[in-house]
Amino acid sequence: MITVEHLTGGYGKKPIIRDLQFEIRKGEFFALLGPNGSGKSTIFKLITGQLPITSGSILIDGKPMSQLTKLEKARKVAVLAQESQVTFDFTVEEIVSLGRYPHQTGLFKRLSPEDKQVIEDVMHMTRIEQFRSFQFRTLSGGEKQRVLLAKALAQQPEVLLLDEPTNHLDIKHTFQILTMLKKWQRSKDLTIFAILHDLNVASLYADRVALLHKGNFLEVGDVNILRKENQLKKVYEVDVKTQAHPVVAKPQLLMTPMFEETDASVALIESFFVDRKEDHLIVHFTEPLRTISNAAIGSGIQWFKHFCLMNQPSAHTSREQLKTMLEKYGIPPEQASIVICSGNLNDAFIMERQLNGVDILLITAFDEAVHLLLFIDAPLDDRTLFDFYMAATEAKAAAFQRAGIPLETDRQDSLVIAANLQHSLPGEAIESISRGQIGQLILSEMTETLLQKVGK
Ligand SMILES: Nc1ncnc2c1ncn2[C@@H]1O[C@H](COP(=O)(O)OP(=O)(O)OP(=O)(O)O)[C@@H](O)[C@H]1O
Repeated sequence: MITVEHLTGGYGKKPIIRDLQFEIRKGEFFALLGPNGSGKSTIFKLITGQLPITSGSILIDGKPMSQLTKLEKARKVAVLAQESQVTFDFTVEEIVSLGRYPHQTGLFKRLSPEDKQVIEDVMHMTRIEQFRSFQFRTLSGGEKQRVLLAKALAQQPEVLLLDEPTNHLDIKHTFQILTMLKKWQRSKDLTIFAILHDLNVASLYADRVALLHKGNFLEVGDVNILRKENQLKKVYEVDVKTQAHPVVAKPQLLMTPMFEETDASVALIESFFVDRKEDHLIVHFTEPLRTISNAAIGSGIQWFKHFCLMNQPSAHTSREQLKTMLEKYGIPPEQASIVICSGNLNDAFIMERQLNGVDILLITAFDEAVHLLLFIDAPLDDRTLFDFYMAATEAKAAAFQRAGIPLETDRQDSLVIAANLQHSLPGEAIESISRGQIGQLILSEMTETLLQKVGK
């Protein structure tokens, strides 16, 4: 649709953009990413004609953009630039109506019923109908942005060029506008080229992204190129961790701050207390622990400070009610993992052990199922947590066999494994605990616990 060939340009004699080549395909959402000063706006201005090209060409459907008349261009391409160029006192509706100009015919250009319908539609989609008679200049930055987007959409373009369209918008409007653009892209085969600053937003909405670094593309591809942490670190000069979005198959990025949260090393055994009653057993830690679990609330990989084993008052108690119960105990539910256990929690086993100098706290509770909580005083990475999770599962099954108790497979067992990343231990100490050793520890402790429980 748009082909950029050997594009060179900039502001003075020294070009900012040199010999750039890329293509924006028909109907795709193409996002231009890059840090401040990398040249995004310069590329945008060269494509939109705000800056003259030093050399190279920009073709639209194979035809040089420069050869299109203003009207031809306006029928094909709409632009939402950074700085709004609205200086007159227009109302919102008047501004949106200006978008229909390229489609109006005749000597006295009047809005046709179709024009009016389009104007209504785009005002509705951008949620600005309530401002229709307001003076544009009296609107907030985010409201102005939506009005200018409505004007661009009123043009019914084939291509939409957007320079930071979500600038000034809060999360609600960012997602609303991008979702709307995405729908428009799909239903009308609209081609979108947008400069975006937020990499996570780009990952969710763009089909392809280009990563700009010092005036050159480091890579152009689908959003999976955002999984390349080293490349992002080179471009943005921050430590980036990529992870999978929990709901859609897209990467999301997390920046690691370049300062330590706390520099004090906290030992697990000195930083917890247990609150135990018949209907609940809660282990509180002073610092959050990296946790992997299948707990009823707080499953997956998370950070938690409060680990709760709780009786469920009735089978109908909802998650929200459980959280309310926690709040009554003064525990913020978002910092707590909850395992449901219908047994008497005064009977739960709490054991402190050491493995190669590393403290371990083990809690086992029973109802028809087995609930195991394992706290390890070492800064384990996620892979090791997963390894230990497997070891614990296998050891639990072996313990049942040793204790001579048949293992029913449809029990709702829980397993929580949490590591203290605040405890700075020598590398050897961490590496010295192996998956096999964790398995052995659980096997022997659990066999004993099971034998005690069945009174052997
Ligand atoms: N009008 C100008 N005259 C001279 N140099 C300019 C001008 N505008 C931008 N530059 C320079 O061109 C380079 C690229 O700027 P550009 O605005 O394209 O970056 P950008 O990636 O859009 O940055 P940002 O994310 O901060 O908007 C920068 O070094 C900038 O200083």
